[in-house]
Amino acid sequence: MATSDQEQQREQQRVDRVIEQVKERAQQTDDLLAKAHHETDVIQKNYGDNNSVNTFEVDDRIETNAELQQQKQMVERAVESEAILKRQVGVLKDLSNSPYFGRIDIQDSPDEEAERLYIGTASFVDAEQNFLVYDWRAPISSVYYNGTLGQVQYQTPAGQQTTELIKKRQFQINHGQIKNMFDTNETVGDEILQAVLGEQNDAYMQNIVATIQKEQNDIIRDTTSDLLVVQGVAGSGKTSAILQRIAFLLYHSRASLEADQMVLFSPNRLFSHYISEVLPSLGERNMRQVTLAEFLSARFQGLTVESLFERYESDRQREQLTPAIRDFQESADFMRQVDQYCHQLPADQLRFTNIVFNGEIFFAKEVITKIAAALPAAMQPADRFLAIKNTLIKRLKHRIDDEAQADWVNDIIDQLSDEAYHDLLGSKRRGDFQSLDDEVFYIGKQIVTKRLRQVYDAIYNGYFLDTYEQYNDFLAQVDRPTTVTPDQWQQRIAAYQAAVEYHRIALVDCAPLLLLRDVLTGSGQNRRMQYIFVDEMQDYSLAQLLYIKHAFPLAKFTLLGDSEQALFKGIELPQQLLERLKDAFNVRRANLITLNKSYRSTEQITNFAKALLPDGDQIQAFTRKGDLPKVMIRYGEDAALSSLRSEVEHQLKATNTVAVLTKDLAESKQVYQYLKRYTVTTLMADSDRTMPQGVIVMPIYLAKGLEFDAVVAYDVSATNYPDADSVGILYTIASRAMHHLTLLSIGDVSPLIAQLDPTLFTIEHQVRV
Ligand SMILES: Nc1ncnc2c1ncn2[C@@H]1O[C@H](COP(=O)(O)OP(=O)(O)OP(=O)(O)O)[C@@H](O)[C@H]1O
Repeated sequence: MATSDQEQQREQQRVDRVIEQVKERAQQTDDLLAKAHHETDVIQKNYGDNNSVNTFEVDDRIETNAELQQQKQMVERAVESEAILKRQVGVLKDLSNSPYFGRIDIQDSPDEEAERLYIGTASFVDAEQNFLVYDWRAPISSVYYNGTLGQVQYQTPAGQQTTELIKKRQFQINHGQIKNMFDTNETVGDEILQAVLGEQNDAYMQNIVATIQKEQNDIIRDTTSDLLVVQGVAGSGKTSAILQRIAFLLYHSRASLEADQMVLFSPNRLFSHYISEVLPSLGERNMRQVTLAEFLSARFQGLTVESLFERYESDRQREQLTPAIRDFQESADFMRQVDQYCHQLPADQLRFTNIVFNGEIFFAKEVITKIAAALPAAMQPADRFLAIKNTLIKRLKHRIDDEAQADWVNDIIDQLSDEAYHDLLGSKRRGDFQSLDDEVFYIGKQIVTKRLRQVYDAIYNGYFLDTYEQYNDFLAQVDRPTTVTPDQWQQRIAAYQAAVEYHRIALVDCAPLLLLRDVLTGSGQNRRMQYIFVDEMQDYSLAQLLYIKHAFPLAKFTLLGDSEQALFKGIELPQQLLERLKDAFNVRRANLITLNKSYRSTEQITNFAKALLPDGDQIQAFTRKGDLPKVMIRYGEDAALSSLRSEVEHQLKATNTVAVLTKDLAESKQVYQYLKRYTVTTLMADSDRTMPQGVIVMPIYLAKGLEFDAVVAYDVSATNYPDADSVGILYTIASRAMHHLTLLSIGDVSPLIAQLDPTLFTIEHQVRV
């Protein structure tokens, strides 16, 4: 409901007053920052000077070390306080542009006066401790997002509270001026959302705190679920919701949760960059981000891990695994079998390998097998492994003691300079020893220990277990489903062996192999992480998700995805998926939230995209008007490329970025080779972290999670998208577009488009001569 001019004037006066105070505070904080910066400089300089003191004399060095430690901590503290002030300056700067976006009037009881609360991206408290602005994450602010007028409840640390919501008002304030102002009973009325969405562009994702919708708010404020699954249609705000959720959790658990205790598994590196500004714009630090490929590669050092994209490309060339094998290896049952195998594995079947030093066997695998065999059979695998490690380290120490008096060691000692001798003494002093012999023995041990460091590392890191062979043994004895024939399985094992020979590993083997290694060696788990978020979860196998769960055993999980955008496999119903995940994750509190409204694209684009899907009816378009998608049919590649060029040039006049999306890399390269002759064009690669403006060309899997002002889908022909198997890809391409969508086909258009209601798009045929 529009408000009166007089009312708007009154609100504007309040905005002016608040901004004045915010600016004053910003000035004070700026001064504090300058002071803090100066202090950091002084401490750092001091630290630098001390760091270069002459540390030759041992006694001096010990003292200097303690002092340096203290100074290092001082530097760290100074840098941290400076960073906090910097963040405050940033927050105040944002508040001085737009101090708030909402107002609620509440009345706790009829005989009390109503309170008027203003809600913004951060709290602002004046010198008399009055809250001029409430943080959007404060308990009372949930009323703004959830409540309709009347009696409302909200959660506080002291329990549930009830109040009467009398008014809800929304503002759009820019550069200190109220642009729009509405009273509403809804979550956030369409008017403001319309305005916000119309202005959006694709350089960086923006925070959505001013316009969070009710279902999104449920995702953001869920603090109880161990497993929160969000199934949301393309553009429904899943990614936005996780980012605001992270900001919310940081606020909610300020004392016990740090940003780096949360990990977001993101679909690609471009995406990481695209979302990188959201949390800082809310005054928070970013969480950790990793792609699945990065996560796996870090755990398989020395091997090249097949990426999802490589697998997608090789699948396209029909080199794929038998579907039955893939289903089996990606299942929860396969992971369960790995776990069971590890727990039942007798010591004599552990695949040990020699520890080699300087080309010679240092500890033979037979010796290690004997050590293992001597341990109680009922020991847990991890305990057994630790016991073996400890025995080996003990034996290594004996070897060091024996070797410490060898001639080669004495020769080295004789030739040591004073400085090197002191270095070897470390924290010991000469008077600490009872005799010179003891001292020389000590120095001898230091020399041998250094020499044998590699052996120690090999033991410490558990390199004496050949996990690749062990996994091979596991594969040989696994209980296969009847859908996989013995021959097929033999071939699969052979393919695994051949890959390892060439230092490569297929994606299907990664999660089970890592689980096997972790369970047998008691390693690989990170207990510090509190929250894990997986975006685009439909591209993960259940086995991979289970491994991630194993790797972060104490974390709560938020999995977000859209089964319709499955590029790599068939579509699955959300409820089915939840049941499967709940079972596999074995959690007490699981929650499923579905988002059906799409905010990214114009109504015309969403209606077109949803019609592609067999069950797209549930998707609701947001009412933002635009042009109908345009289908262009050309005969022959030359005609298609030349039309692509004119289309791209035409689009560039109105928008900053035009993304040409193709089905695979080969097509992207071809388009790029052509377009770059006429216009500045960038071919995006898996390794790219930033996105330039202008024309960008990429295969669809690199555009996951991203959005563009204008999208041109290249070659949506019947040859490229022949049947229902390609629906997910076509839908994902179409749903990347915010304002304009063009689909170019070489020859007959895909039946997936041809069968659509013709009023959903315009069509432009090349006239055949
Ligand atoms: N409540 C909201 N207010 C304003 N903008 C919103 C809101 N929800 C979503 N959006 C906008 O809609 C677009 C799509 O959001 P987002 O990328 O989070 O969706 P998604 O569900 O992750 O999409 P996809 O699965 O297609 O990658 C973004 O530009 C986002 O800013």
